[in-house]
Amino acid sequence: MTAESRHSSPPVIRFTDVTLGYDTRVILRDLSLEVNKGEVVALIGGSGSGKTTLLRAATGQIRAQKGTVTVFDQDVNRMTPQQLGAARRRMGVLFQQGALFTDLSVFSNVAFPLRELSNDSEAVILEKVLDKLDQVGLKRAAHLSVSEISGGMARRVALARAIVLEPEIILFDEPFAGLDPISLGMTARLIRSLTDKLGCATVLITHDLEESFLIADQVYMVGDGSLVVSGTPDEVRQSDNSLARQFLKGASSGPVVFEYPPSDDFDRWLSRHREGVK
Ligand SMILES: Nc1ncnc2c1ncn2[C@@H]1O[C@H](COP(=O)(O)OP(=O)(O)OP(=O)(O)O)[C@@H](O)[C@H]1O
Repeated sequence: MTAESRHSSPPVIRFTDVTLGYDTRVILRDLSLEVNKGEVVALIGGSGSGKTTLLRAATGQIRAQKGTVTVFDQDVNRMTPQQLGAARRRMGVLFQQGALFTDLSVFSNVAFPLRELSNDSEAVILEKVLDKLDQVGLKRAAHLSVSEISGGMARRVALARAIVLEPEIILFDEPFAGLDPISLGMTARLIRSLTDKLGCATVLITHDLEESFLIADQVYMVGDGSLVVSGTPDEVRQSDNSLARQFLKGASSGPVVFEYPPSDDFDRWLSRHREGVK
């Protein structure tokens, strides 16, 4: 998508001179940012600098103490609970504690939003879930129970669940946490390609500058209670701001397999499941 077409419609998320905090405590002051359709925006900053707080303001979980937050061109502070609910259904959110249902299979976890919020038949759900699991390299882990997968795999399942409804905004809090270097790189590229494919607006909180700078259109860095630097990854990279420089670190790599391997168990599970949804 070109910059021109990207900005032909209003930003999907816009913060204008926003101050955020809890009760009387201010966490971030006078911050402005925007996220456009088709863009990946990386939010970076030290631990406790207010990144998750920003995401909470975008979902209407907390209200701005000052300034305006608009989502889908509507002022979050003025939305009725119904309007807020409707806006949230257009968002996919993957919070740090985006826990999976441990008593359900990988497949059922990803199918959950479709079963709750769509009228899709089980046959359609099967194909959609397998497609999303395939995109995170876990199609052949669909039959496993959550207790049988690693923490990093669980993150990828949670990612598949966050995108299964093909949302217009995707908010990721630390999507790379707990991933090995190969999975991390693939997840970053996946986030970019999903954003391009779905044409959605993506915001990701991350400490991993190397990977996020490869895929982000815009980077916002918060620290010391306000916005420190913003711009394209190159602009932020070239910033002489000491906080920004402190975050830059090298990427590592290792011979780690991303794709979950084929197995007879998976094949049997899939044919049983396909029979069941006919
Ligand atoms: N519900 C809450 N009530 C009061 N204070 C909170 C609440 N949630 C977060 N805070 C405080 O707000 C500040 C910012 O927290 P936030 O979770 O937004 O930081 P963060 O940048 O996402 O951190 P991290 O990278 O460690 O996840 C912290 O000092 C935290 O203690």
